[in-house]
Amino acid sequence: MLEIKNLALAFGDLKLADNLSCCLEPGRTHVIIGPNGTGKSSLLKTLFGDIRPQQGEIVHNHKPLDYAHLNHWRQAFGYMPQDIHLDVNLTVLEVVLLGQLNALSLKLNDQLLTDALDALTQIGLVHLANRDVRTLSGGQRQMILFAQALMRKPEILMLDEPVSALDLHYQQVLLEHLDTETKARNWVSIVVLHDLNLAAQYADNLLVLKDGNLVAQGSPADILTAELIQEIYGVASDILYDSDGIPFIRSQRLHKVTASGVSNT
Ligand SMILES: Nc1ncnc2c1ncn2[C@@H]1O[C@H](COP(=O)(O)OP(=O)(O)OP(=O)(O)O)[C@@H](O)[C@H]1O
Repeated sequence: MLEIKNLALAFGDLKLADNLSCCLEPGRTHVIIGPNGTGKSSLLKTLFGDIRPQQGEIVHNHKPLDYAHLNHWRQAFGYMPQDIHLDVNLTVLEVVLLGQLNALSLKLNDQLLTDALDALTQIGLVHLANRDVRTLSGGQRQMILFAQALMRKPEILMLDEPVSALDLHYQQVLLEHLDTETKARNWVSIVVLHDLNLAAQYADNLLVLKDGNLVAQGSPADILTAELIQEIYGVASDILYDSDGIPFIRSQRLHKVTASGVSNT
């Protein structure tokens, strides 16, 4: 269990979280949504220990984050940040293996190689194993970094906009795999997404952030309403439901086109 207690976050005069508290249970995919610049990435960086909060505490399995022992804290994490820099002279397999790099030593053995190839196989990219990562497309790099995060076999997996460069097929491959592994291995998985429909499909627990604060939390079917979307994004939408009761959000155009021209709605 990962607990966030009374968190306050700020960059100088810019206040983000104010008094944010929540409990993120293992075995569930926790999806964070919210507008640009609202503090989603900053929250992940804070959980990882990159940003120190003004106030509050982060506790994993009853142990608080101790900044004097960050390396130890981070051993529980697989973290795929938003900014992807992969300008290194390494093969795909080597980059995936780096997921097991702890304390700057990597003792390569057959089991690690098998795990890395398995991770690539499971996401359908084993054919790229020997390619130089610099020659990959943006989406392929994103998938490889996902495989690297999986290699850590983390207790807490954090993915910041992991599908932003992916096509429809690989969006589903990544999130389906995440869902399966999260439940099978009892991970606390935390994913930032902008696509509300993907969030509705894959979130066991949806967290809605606005101005750094948690304004709603729960199952997508319970909390994703047209009113909430209007409040958070300033966009009108229609909510439909599929046969499983999962909401499907169709946003409306900001300016309606009518027979007599364009009107503001
Ligand atoms: N190191 C920093 N110093 C100062 N301000 C920062 C820093 N990092 C982020 N910010 C500001 O904090 C706010 C939140 O940024 P953050 O990246 O957490 O937002 P986000 O919700 O992840 O946004 P997006 O959806 O656009 O990726 C933004 O206004 C950003 O400009």
